[in-house]
Amino acid sequence: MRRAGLIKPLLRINNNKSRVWRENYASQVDTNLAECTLDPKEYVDFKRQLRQINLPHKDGHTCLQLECRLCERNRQLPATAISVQRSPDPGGLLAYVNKRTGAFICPNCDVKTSLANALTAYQLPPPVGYKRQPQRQPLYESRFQNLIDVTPEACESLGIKGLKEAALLTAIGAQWEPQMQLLHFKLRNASQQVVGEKVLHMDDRREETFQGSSSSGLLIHGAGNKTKAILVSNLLDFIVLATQNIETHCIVCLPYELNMLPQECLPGLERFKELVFWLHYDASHSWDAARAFALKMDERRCLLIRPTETEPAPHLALRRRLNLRHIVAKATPVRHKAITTFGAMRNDILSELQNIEKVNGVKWKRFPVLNKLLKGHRRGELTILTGPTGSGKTTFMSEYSLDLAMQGVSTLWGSFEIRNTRLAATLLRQYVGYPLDDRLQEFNHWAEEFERLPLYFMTFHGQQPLKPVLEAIEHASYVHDVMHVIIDNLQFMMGVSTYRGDKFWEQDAIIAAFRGFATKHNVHVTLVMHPRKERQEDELTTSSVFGTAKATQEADNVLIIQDKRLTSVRGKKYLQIAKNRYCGDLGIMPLEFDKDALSYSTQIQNAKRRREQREKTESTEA
Ligand SMILES: Nc1ncnc2c1ncn2[C@@H]1O[C@H](COP(=O)(O)OP(=O)(O)OP(=O)(O)O)[C@@H](O)[C@H]1O
Ligand code: FES
Repeated sequence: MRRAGLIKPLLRINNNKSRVWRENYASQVDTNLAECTLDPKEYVDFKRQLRQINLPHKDGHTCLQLECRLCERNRQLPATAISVQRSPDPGGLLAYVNKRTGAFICPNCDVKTSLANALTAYQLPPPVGYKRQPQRQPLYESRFQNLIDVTPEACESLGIKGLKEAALLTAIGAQWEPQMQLLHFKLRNASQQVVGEKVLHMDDRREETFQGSSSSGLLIHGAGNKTKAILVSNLLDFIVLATQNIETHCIVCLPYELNMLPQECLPGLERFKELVFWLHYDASHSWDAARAFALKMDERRCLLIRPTETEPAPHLALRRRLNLRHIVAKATPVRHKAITTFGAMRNDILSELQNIEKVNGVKWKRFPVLNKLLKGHRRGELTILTGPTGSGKTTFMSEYSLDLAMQGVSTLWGSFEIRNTRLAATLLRQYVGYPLDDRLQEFNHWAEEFERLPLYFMTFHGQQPLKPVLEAIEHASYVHDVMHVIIDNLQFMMGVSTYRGDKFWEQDAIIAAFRGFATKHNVHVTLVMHPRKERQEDELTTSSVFGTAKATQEADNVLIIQDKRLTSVRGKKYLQIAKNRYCGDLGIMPLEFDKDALSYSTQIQNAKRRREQREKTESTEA
């Protein structure tokens, strides 16, 4: 059942080949699975159906595991390959149902579809007209054709202390591309199919990941019977640990660093009872990544090595001759018990003090005054932005969020007032820095670049009940690792008054729900809100926010656009930081507006003036 308000990712996976393949060979199932939230009833019906056909299945950490019946392959297996029907573990070629989203993932044929569609394959007798297709291996063709064994020179150029033997790199699955000077690793899914590749460029240590459409690949080193794993975020740390021969743990390299963890990867991690996060927090937006990923992987099996001077990332620990096994042994649970002690939090606190810049959050590049006052943009907080009607709330929030998204903060917009196309056009113009309507030849170039930003848009518009909105946000934060959600604006989203009480009571309930969401999912929620009807000459204050005081009480930050241009000759427009729970600094940021770039950023405006000055001198010299 398709639900309104589905997330329409601007990002598309341009891999026509696998999509064409999937349409040919899994035509009974809708392989273009639209992002939708799981209907718990569908999941219950599905499990009831499995019991009715007496099909063994296993409730895993994040997925239900069962024999795949989407195609003929399981039927082609000799009876012995499929375990006796009553055994607790499913046998044969396994498929996985994600318990949060209901995505049905078959790694054997690299297919993903919705639960409702997969159910058809488990009904006895199969519905009239339903036929299974012969399945063939998904082809992932590597884009690197000249791969050879790692050479001693390549091993040397890695510069890892004590790693002299190139054979060790080959033993962990590395290959060498001599022309492009890069180390190459295959990414495999839960059934060991090669579905992608990850490379390390030796010149600048840059990493790139290439995947087919399912993005289910992981890089895992270690025996298949190990039930513990250390998760690292980059290839250098993977190589350091995989060549240490740590007997107790497999070593797993995440496919997209700390930017995101596709749900399709989770089946590949199902076999581990313990996951130790030993991450390298190289970008400020990734500080909370371990907690976000642990929420996705079932926190109960997750341990964390908090980065401190004595417990840095693996490649740094090796360089400082620290004992890697001791560091792994000191990993602590991600989730604190209900009651905790200072001793249990001690390492957290030390780690935060030694990484205070990252704990402060992501800095804006366009608004240095905001960094001075708010210190940065942090996950798990609730921000309210208000200001007079037409004062530029949406325009400002658009540039504020674009600045963060350009630094890797995965952002979900809920634009209930203006259409997504108009919002995206504003974002694109702020990204480019000038209007494209008279430079249409440049559009494709900028659109290609813009599309790579982690920006997602809810397809809700106008007034909406809270429940489907929260469901869509929860789904996006799970599937797309969203870190920042913007609701613009709250009054527009409300409106469907399901209560006969006054609107303020309803608004308080909605704000409490967003407050709870921000805290529970560690996502920054920004609510754009209208002010109460006030006289124009009065300065807005935190009590000007529409509704009761609950909004500003619950909020961590309150930002107010003050527009004095309308009430006095020398009046200015500025953003007031009226509340700042994190570090308390209050103050104002002048808002000079550049109509061309739709930008409030003095940085952008100064750069534009310099560019125009340069073009002017060049044209006079010419
Ligand atoms: N400082 C400014 N000077 C001139 N025009 C501006 C300024 N800020 C925004 N605008 C323009 O004013 C229009 C309204 O801006 P915007 O929609 O961001 O205001 P808003 O506060 O979100 O409005 P609403 O209260 O209806 O949500 C836009 O076309 C925007 O480009
Ligand atoms: S689709 Fe699952 S085994 Fe082929």
